[in-house]
Amino acid sequence: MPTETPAFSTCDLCDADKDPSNGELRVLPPLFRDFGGLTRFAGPISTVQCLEDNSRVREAVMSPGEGRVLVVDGGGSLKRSLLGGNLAQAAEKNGWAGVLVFGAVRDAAEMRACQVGIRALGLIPMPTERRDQGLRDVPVQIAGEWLRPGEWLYADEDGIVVKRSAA
Ligand SMILES: O=C([O-])CC(=O)C(=O)O
Repeated sequence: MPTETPAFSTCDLCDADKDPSNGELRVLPPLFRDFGGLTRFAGPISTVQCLEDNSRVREAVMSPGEGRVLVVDGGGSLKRSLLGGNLAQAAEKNGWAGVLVFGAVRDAAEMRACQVGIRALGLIPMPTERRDQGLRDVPVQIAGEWLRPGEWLYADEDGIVVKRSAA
């Protein structure tokens, strides 16, 4: 479980690299809401790509997180929840720094009680039907920005920044 607030600021990271054309730093658009118990989190990225099926998300958060951030490309679908209170607890217990969901989540009160970062587009109470579909650790494109396994994600009160390597 991450116990220390990482020492970084997304504003400082952007101040240090104002030229987005070199691809070293990407800033996600301000689409994500904060649902976790930790607003600030950072770590190397591991990814899931899925559509309205959280089989791979469940597998990921049930396995050791080792301080990584799970980036879930749910295609932006808001019809089904890809993460809820149980999986948020698993993510906390297994040492994930955070989970970023390009899609919807549920169990707002339970997620808030978990010492893990959780960002998502919104809430929907309907769960997925798990059909064992989805991919693990592939490059994903979220809101026009590529995020690749092993790159670093930084989230704080001001936003979400991705860097090729640790700052
Ligand atoms: O199990 C699921 O599909 C998601 C969920 O509701 C939870 O994590 O509690």
